[in-house]
Amino acid sequence: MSAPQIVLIGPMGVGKTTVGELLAERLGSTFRDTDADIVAAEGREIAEIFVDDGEPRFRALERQAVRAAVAGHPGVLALGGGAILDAGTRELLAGHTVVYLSMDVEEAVKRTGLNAARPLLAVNPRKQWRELMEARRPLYTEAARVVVATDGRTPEEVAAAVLDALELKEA
Ligand SMILES: Nc1ncnc2c1ncn2[C@@H]1O[C@H](COP(=O)(O)OP(=O)(O)O)[C@@H](O)[C@H]1O
Ligand SMILES: O=C(O)C1=C[C@@H](OP(=O)(O)O)[C@@H](O)[C@H](O)C1
Ligand SMILES: [Mg+2]
Repeated sequence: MSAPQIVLIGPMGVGKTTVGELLAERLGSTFRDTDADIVAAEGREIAEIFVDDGEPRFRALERQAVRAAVAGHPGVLALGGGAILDAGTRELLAGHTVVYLSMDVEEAVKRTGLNAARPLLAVNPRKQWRELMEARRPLYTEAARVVVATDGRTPEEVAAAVLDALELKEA
């Protein structure tokens, strides 16, 4: 059992899953995503868990998934965007190589603006994003060892910037 090489946090749509897969490939290691772990364990989609059981139950399942992954996954790990809202999950991240992938509000609106599948963002997305970023930014910053901005960068460029920031060499 060993700790993940990299744990990715940041808002939804910032690229944690996409960049995490690229990083695992470049490091010759494996990728794991706590959202996927939760879906596999529960046999239900994330949206279904939110609707049927509520957000507090989802955060508890997410805490269990993070606990298992930080203890047993030696590669690259991506968390869900709201994982850091839970104090217990934040404690589990202490001492790990946590990278905060950031984007500004305009980039978030641009990336998710045309996606009507997110009810949270359906009305006045810019205002919703601003509030979400203001609430979560201090938690992301506190939990992370380094911050990597993704604005105007391709996933490949973001992955390269993460490796640079952590002084990790490709396999
Ligand atoms: N750097 C980027 N620039 C533009 N689009 C991106 C970038 N990174 C990810 N995306 C796109 O944004 C969407 C969400 O990416 P994803 O990796 O699922 O984010 P997260 O896991 O952080 O929610 C995907 O469609 C992905 O292709
Ligand atoms: O920001 C959030 O609260 C959430 C982000 C999602 O993960 P991604 O950040 O990978 O989209 C997923 O965990 C769930 O829908 C809740
Ligand atoms: Mg994801």
